[in-house]
Amino acid sequence: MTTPHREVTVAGDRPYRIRIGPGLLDDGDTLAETVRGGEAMLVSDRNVAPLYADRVADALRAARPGLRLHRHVLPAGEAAKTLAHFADVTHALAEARLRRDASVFALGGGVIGDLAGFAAACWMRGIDCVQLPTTLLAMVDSAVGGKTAVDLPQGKNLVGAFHPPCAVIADTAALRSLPARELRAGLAEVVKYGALGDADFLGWLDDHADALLTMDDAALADAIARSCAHKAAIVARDPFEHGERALLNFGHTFGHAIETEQGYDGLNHGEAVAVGMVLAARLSEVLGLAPAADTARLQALLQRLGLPVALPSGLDPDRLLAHMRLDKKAQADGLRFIVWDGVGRARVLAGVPEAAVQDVLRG
Ligand SMILES: NC(=O)c1ccc[n+]([C@@H]2O[C@H](COP(=O)([O-])OP(=O)(O)OC[C@H]3O[C@@H](n4cnc5c(N)ncnc54)[C@H](O)[C@@H]3O)[C@@H](O)[C@H]2O)c1
Ligand SMILES: O=C(O)C(=O)C[C@@H](O)[C@H](O)[C@H](O)COP(=O)(O)O
Ligand SMILES: [Zn+2]
Repeated sequence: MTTPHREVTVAGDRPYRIRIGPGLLDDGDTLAETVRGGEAMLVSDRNVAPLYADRVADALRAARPGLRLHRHVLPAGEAAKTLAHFADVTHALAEARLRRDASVFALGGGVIGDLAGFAAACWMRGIDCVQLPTTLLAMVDSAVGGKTAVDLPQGKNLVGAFHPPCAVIADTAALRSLPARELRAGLAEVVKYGALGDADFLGWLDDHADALLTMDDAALADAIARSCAHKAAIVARDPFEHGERALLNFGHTFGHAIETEQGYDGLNHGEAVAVGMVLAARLSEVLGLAPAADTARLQALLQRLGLPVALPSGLDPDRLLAHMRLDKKAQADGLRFIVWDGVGRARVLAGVPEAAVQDVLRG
């Protein structure tokens, strides 16, 4: 069975396809397309596995009779994206005695995608990984591009590797079971693509905000495909973030600092990025780069989408700044931020004075 779907290709040395459409988790031929060996490990979390793991397993076995499919289920949520759970997955791979031609299937949101992807990157120095994103955020962002990692108490994604997937298979019907808060979190990363490089897309999001919030199928499929096309183009040009790819970090220097300071138990990633994008726009204003009207427009759209736009109360600006000094974009010349010259015109700015960042954090 081949399900009708949209496709985006991520070009490069090892190109791969992103498939987007309803029913793909039941499409064994598509799921098995890149499987080379006779064994695989399905990694998922305690919310997602009961909903979808059996269906994926049945579809894979129907397409590949004899495939030895193992399963490892982790606790759900950002707090599980740790070195300890990464170690658990590697022990499960060892127990299953997976060889180099085996595949890891990462079934879940960005937490599972990042963690299982990192385990696939490290097991025997790298085995195949198929991303099966089940959150909007994972479909539009984390499953694509090959960044894998776990968090440390000291900072987000500090231990990780670039390990592009062999395929990304996004079953949009899985979004039906997604909690509303998680849908909104994914919309933050969708807005990011418009904010950083596509003013027309931001206008489209203004026009389709209600349709997206009510999960209109056509609007969601458009938003996912357009977001994936944006990310695929940037990743193809700069897979290892030597330059342009850093634009995908718009809002993340602030956002990651918030997540770290809250011990990965406060705002979720998309929410933190929403706040971070507004702060990045304010920073651009403080530096005299962009008009206040553009910050107001971004803020209004994020608020319409039900996302937070201000720092949660009680966070200490000095501690946030300390987290930012360990941001992966920081260099010997100091902090580097993704700023913008206005909607759709983001760029990397080095040597940003900490006093300007403090101004923004103190409101
Ligand atoms: N690698 C990248 O390029 C990249 C990009 C963006 C974000 N990220 C990372 O992604 C993570 C955030 O991902 P996320 O927002 O998907 O969070 P998540 O993986 O924690 O998923 C959110 C919640 O939704 C549940 N869930 C997932 N799919 C579901 C479904 N279909 N039905 C019901 N419940 C479901 C999960 O169990 C979890 O409780 C962060 O760690 C972030 O750093 C990575
Ligand atoms: O793919 C990228 O590049 C991104 O920056 C996408 C971000 O949305 C994502 O949150 C990523 O994990 C952040 O990367 P990091 O290098 O800042 O940890
Ligand atoms: Zn992100």
